[in-house]
Amino acid sequence: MKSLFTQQHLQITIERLAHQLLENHLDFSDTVLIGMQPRGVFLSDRIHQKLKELIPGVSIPYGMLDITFYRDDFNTSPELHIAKETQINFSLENKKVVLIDDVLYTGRTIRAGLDALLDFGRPESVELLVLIDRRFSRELPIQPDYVGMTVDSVAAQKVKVLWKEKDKKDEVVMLD
Ligand SMILES: O=P(O)(O)OC[C@H]1O[C@H](OP(=O)(O)OP(=O)(O)O)[C@H](O)[C@@H]1O
Ligand SMILES: O=c1cc[nH]c(=O)[nH]1
Repeated sequence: MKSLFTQQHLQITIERLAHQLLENHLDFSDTVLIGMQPRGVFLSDRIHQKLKELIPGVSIPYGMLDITFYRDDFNTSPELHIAKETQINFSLENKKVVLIDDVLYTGRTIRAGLDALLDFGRPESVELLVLIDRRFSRELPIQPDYVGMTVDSVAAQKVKVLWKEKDKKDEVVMLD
């Protein structure tokens, strides 16, 4: 197991990602944040909190999206997929959506996310923010707009993002 990100590095990177969002979205007047269940939500919580600190008084609509029923292997995978909660209490019609997940690998989770989002309206645009981009691993033409760290890896490896809230510490590790 190799450590890719310490807690301090993670914190600095999340701050950078929040600033990059601010640079592109300025007053966030038509922008909404959507965290991908289950593990992208830990990142989106942090980004949302950081933006609140950077632009106090501005309320950014924030939701969580579960893609279980939109997976392309939902009917074929032998694994049991347990759905988490989707909580989007606003319309996405004409909004600038920032979709947030911890790891981008094949792109299939985000493909499902794009499908699931449409139940909530037709966004003006959708951007993708990820903490880890495992490059050269894509099975679909999906690329991130904001990246914490790009990682070279082989299929046998797995990148795991650990979160204090769930895993008792903040760290990103590569499992061989
Ligand atoms: O780009 P992809 O190949 O879809 O992988 C990315 C997804 O994998 C992880 O989730 P999880 O471990 O729940 O998904 P998995 O079981 O499909 O790896 C991670 O939190 C991302 O959502
Ligand atoms: O490395 C990977 C691949 C898919 N999902 C993860 O969380 N990590």
